[in-house]
Amino acid sequence: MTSPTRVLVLNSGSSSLKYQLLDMRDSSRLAVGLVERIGEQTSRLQHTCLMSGDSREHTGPIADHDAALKAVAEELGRDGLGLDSPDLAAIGHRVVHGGLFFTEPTVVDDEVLTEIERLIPVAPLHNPANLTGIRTAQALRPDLPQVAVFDTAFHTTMPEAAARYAIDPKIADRHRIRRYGFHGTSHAYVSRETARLLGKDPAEVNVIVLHLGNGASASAVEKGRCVDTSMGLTPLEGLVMGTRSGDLDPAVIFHLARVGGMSMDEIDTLLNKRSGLFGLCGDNDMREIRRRVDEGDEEAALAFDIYIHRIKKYIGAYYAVLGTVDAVVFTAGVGENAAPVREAAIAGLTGLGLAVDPERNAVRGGEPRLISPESARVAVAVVPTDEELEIATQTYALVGKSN
Ligand SMILES: Nc1ncnc2c1ncn2[C@@H]1O[C@H](COP(=O)(O)OP(=O)(O)O)[C@@H](O)[C@H]1O
Ligand SMILES: CC(=O)OP(=O)(O)O
Ligand SMILES: [Mg+2]
Repeated sequence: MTSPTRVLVLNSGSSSLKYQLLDMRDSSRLAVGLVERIGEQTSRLQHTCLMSGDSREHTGPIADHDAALKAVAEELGRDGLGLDSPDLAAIGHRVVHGGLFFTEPTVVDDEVLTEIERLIPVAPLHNPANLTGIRTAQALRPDLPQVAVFDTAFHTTMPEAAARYAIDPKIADRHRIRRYGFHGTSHAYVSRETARLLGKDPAEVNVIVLHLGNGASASAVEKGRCVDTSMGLTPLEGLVMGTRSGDLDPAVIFHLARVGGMSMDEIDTLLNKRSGLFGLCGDNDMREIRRRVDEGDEEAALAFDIYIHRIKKYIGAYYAVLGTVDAVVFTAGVGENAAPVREAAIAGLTGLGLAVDPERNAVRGGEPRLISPESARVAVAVVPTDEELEIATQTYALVGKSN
């Protein structure tokens, strides 16, 4: 019998489940889909079978990630791609927080589950959903290897000077407080693809990666290794995000508690779910914000300016961390699609050798591309991320060895 070659990838967010089924013989996609607004009355499942070209959509309440995955399994089954298929080699799961414990993709066992569970307090929006995804997948296919691929893994190479906060190390160690960083699968994939775009080996280039999605983070990648990143103990630090504040003076929290009379839970919800672009202007979708800016909406314009100002600060900071930079690269939903964000973030940085060519920046498409002028000293690029492909590749590499 030939070995199974398919990998199902699950990327569970706090209220969504993205999935892809890939055939690893040629990394082709067989099915892709998304369940959104899990836990609400208006949940929506969008499923596309790329073999038949058939797309289906369902709306209606899906209570939790367990129900979401079961609905996905049913859709896959209707296309003859069900989880019971003997062609399935493994299921790869994105797990957001792996602490320092996990530096590589890992086959899930009870010990691994316990460790992911222990990290819930530092990834409260993400790890619980990731765990449910793994447990439901295990129940559906107990015989199949489940592989966890951690957002934090790529960042474990950071030097202590970047990873440590300036607090008493005894307290930090006792509570395992340090910069872990997230979106690592994306930063790894995108920095590697950027080197390829430049026609170089990853070990030859220094890259600043700006992952601008709903969650957003920047990283400094030196010769293929991460040396700094903007997210910290949790995915709250750093850039302005869809609903998260990113950097602020930690004393804001004391002030809100002591003077504002807010509880810790209220402050947590404020900073994680009601801040960022949404907190500033009531919208967290960059398309809507740009539409409002173009109509002269001042609130949206200020939110946009704050968002851009923070990105600029990180470009400058990571330029200094790296010393020399070969490329600044934009990725994820906003980075890949929002030309005005890229233009504004790079504007005024000619002193750093950075510029954007308006015509190149206006090009749309799914291919990695340069948006800097021909003569630029440092490349500016758009490189679409593909966390699912990277997770599938890492998963298959791990289980392929034992097949
Ligand atoms: N055409 C577009 N123009 C501007 N922003 C866009 C566009 N398409 C998507 N986005 C932005 O991308 C965000 C989602 O990014 P994505 O990387 O898919 O996020 P996540 O994986 O964190 O859910 C949306 O909230 C929206 O702000
Ligand atoms: C870690 C993180 O912020 O992930 P996401 O962007 O999927 O919310
Ligand atoms: Mg994402």
